[in-house]
Amino acid sequence: MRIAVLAGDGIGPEVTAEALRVLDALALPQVELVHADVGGVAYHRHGHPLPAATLAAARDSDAVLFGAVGDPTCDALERHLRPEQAILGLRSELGLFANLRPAKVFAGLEHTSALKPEIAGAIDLLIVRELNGDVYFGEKGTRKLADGRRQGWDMMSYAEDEVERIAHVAFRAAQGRQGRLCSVDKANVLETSQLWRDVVIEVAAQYPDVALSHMYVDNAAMQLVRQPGQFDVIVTGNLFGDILSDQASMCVGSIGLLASASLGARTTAHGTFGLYEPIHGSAPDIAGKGLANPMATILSLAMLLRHSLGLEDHARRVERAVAAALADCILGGDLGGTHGTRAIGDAVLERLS
Ligand SMILES: NC(=O)C1=CN([C@@H]2O[C@H](COP(=O)(O)OP(=O)(O)OC[C@H]3O[C@@H](n4cnc5c(N)ncnc54)[C@H](O)[C@@H]3O)[C@@H](O)[C@H]2O)C=CC1
Ligand SMILES: CC(C)CC(=O)C(=O)O
Ligand SMILES: [Mg+2]
Repeated sequence: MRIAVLAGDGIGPEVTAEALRVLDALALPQVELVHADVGGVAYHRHGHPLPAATLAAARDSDAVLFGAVGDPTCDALERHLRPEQAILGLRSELGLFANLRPAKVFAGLEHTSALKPEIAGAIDLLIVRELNGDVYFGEKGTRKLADGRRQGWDMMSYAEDEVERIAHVAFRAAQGRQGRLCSVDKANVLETSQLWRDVVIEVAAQYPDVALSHMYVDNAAMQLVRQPGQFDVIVTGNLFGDILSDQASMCVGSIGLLASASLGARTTAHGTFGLYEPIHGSAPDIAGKGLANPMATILSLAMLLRHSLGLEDHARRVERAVAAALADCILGGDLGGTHGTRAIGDAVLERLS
């Protein structure tokens, strides 16, 4: 089993290092690691944020463990050379269209949420975000209007097969959970969303055991704060899912806690090929200071063990260790605590057995 490790920029290498210490402690003899440059670091070393060798390393693996990309020194570059293009490129080149972002309050952490403890305590939801379409991948540009003003534009679109395949992922996920799926869109305004809604309703006919509801994204943002316990599985497009998942992280307690799996159709010997990353970015404001919370990346590793390597027992072991560390008040600065990146990694390692 081969894992491509793409640590990337900013806090990416710091949080990835802790996840790799956890992986090392699991002592899985069959796992081989391949490291490759991605993002700003790859641009500086190789002239491109997603070098061909990095893409090949990802392709030749069973799974990718990804840190984060984003480097302020690259802000002035043309868009196709910016570090963020690397993660978009990996997602599209590898056909990773389904992004799973679970959000659950850990026992004992209810008080660290931005919400009242009794509201936060009810959070146990999964955001299924479409990852290969929407405005992120539509045609875009900046043009001069007839009156001389500059106009930026990004095309929002979804083809019905793109909606169908993510809807199937979401319905199946709901079947394995509480059987409730909420499709989030903006169908009162957007054609793209109306098509999205129509297709989700068509797919629903194949899942009579799942209760489907629809919600406009502005209301969903509000409901996530008002009563997040009402959600089981949320399925939504790329842009809305990106925003709602950062919001959900604060309902849980911190963006340093939310993991993700990006999956497609390709299978491995023991599961599904996927890319696993924390939902946060490279956090330049705290990079290099040993302050980043590595738990989201460690939990992403657990998802990798589960979905791509078929190692459910090891995945649970890692998740239990993170939960135990949190229950023992091992909290990073993002959660109001004083533990740094390494100390959090140590605490998880101590609780692995
Ligand atoms: N998948 C990826 O690689 C992503 C990359 N980015 C990129 O990252 C760069 C920074 O973006 P931002 O908007 O600042 O988002 P960000 O997620 O990097 O940071 C937002 C805020 O959360 C904090 N934070 C993030 N992760 C944390 C952690 N593990 N522990 C403690 N605090 C944490 C940061 O310090 C910052 O104050 C940009 O270049 C952006 O494009 C942003 C999101 C995802
Ligand atoms: C470069 C961004 C699209 C990455 C991001 O914010 C995300 O996937 O959550
Ligand atoms: Mg995001």
